[in-house]
Amino acid sequence: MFDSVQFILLATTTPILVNIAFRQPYSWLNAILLAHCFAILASLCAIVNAMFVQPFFGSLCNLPTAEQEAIWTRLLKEPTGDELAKFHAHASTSQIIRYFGVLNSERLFLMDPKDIRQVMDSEAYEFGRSYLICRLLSPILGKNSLVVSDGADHIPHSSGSPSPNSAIEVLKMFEETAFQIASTVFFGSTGVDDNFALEDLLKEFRDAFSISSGSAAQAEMAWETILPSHLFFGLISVDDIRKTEQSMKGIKSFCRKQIAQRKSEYTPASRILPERNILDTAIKSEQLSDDEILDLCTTSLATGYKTISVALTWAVYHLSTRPGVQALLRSEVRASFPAPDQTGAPHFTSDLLQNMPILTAICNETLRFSPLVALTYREARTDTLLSGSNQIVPRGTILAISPWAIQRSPIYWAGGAMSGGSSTTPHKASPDPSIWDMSRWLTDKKGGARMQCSFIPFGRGPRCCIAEGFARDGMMILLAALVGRFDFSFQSSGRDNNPKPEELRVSFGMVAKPAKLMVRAQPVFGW
Ligand code: HEM
Repeated sequence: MFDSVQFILLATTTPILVNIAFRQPYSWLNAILLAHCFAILASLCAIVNAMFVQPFFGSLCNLPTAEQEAIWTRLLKEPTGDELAKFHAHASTSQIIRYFGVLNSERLFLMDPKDIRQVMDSEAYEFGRSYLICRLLSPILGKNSLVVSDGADHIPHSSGSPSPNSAIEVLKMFEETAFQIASTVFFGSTGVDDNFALEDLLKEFRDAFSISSGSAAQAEMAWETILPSHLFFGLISVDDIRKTEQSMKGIKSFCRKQIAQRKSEYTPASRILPERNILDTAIKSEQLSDDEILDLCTTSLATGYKTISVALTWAVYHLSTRPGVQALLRSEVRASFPAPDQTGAPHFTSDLLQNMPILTAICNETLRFSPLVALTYREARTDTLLSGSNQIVPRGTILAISPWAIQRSPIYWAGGAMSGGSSTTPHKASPDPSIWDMSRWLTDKKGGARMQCSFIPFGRGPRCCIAEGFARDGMMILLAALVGRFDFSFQSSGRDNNPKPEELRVSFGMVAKPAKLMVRAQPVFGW
């Protein structure tokens, strides 16, 4: 929502500033005010251009355009993953669809596989990331499954169920486990001093990112594609921003203390010690400043715990309504992992994951059907010819790619009816891609993917997720630990315990997640 105070300020101060700025005699104050006037006018021009000029007179206005609601109902909204999937379903194979996001600004929704490969992969150098950070992080995130195993062993055993009969909000429970793992990956298992409760840090993160979900945050992200966020408008209310700033201060001061302490312990002799956490790796590299390490710290912790916990929540969401599949998984887990013992030795290890087809199929299907990153944007940095659709896109065009739409589409996946294409006959061999069905991965290792870019839950090309291996192992091990010990069932007020539509609502924020998932976790004994 617009912050009304900021809006009134802008509306009242602009004429005053213009008046003062042009008054004689000229002084430095006038110059500053004049600069402000230009900034405001430039912003207004950018808005008018994005809202009224580009959509109707721009060079892309001849492209097929998605049918959307009336402009005033979607002025501050970006379409969700579901809406993009609908645009996709109505289009034919080799097409680009034009649609409008926040403030009616123009976007091109890419659906042609060649275009997607070009933008995410072969010409992605235009959108490169910091290679130094990747080089530092990849050894840690690539093979640190022991840390995840430690985390899995923190999940309560059957005897100490979180709440055996009442429903629990699973995302909250999973966030705690995932946060424990993320903080171990960053600080090391002995890194965090004992007096500090990790729950406090997690609470700060939850407060800090509470504004990052929901449509306001999504609109804010999209808004920044038109205007720099520090300009006068803000879609998120001032109170929320203050709360976030307060929490970020707490997080940063904690991380700064950790960095200073670890640096003070660092001696040339420690260079030869093998490091197994991000903080030691960053310090040892001697290539990052304290501020860069701090950024790395907050990003790794936030991304680490948020993503894995949401991926697990999606898996439990799909399993809770499928008791048969859950039972199959439980048998596989119990047959593959040794029963937990009292020695405290890591019980879940990633080498055991290699031969678990049901677990692999469930995780793949969850990542296919419910990708966390439902929509990602790229911006054309130069006038570019998209080779698949043979379309020239001018510099500055925002290109949208939606794993949510692609991964449910019969154009990209066998099974279901191909809409818009020549064939309308369902492909019998594979299940319909518009429903969750893990069996597609049991009969075909590729799950029925028709193309190289059909399955992109971790992105693709140089900007893909740097933590894919770690996140996959984390998701698999934690899901195995959970389903081995608990039976999850959907807690619904609907008839026959069938979920009501509002209970299945998806929140499309920074990550797509079930809006609120309440499930019953019943301990299952005998393991
Ligand atoms: C199931 C879990 C995860 C999923 C589904 C996931 C998905 C993704 C996707 C799709 C992208 C690319 C976005 C784009 O193309 O615009 C991405 C980027 C990234 N991910 Fe993940 N991620 C997961 C877990 C993690 C974890 C645990 C970390 C770190 C500890 C992480 C760190 C990153 C970083 C740093 C990038 C940015 C890469 C860049 O733009 O240069 N991710 N992730």
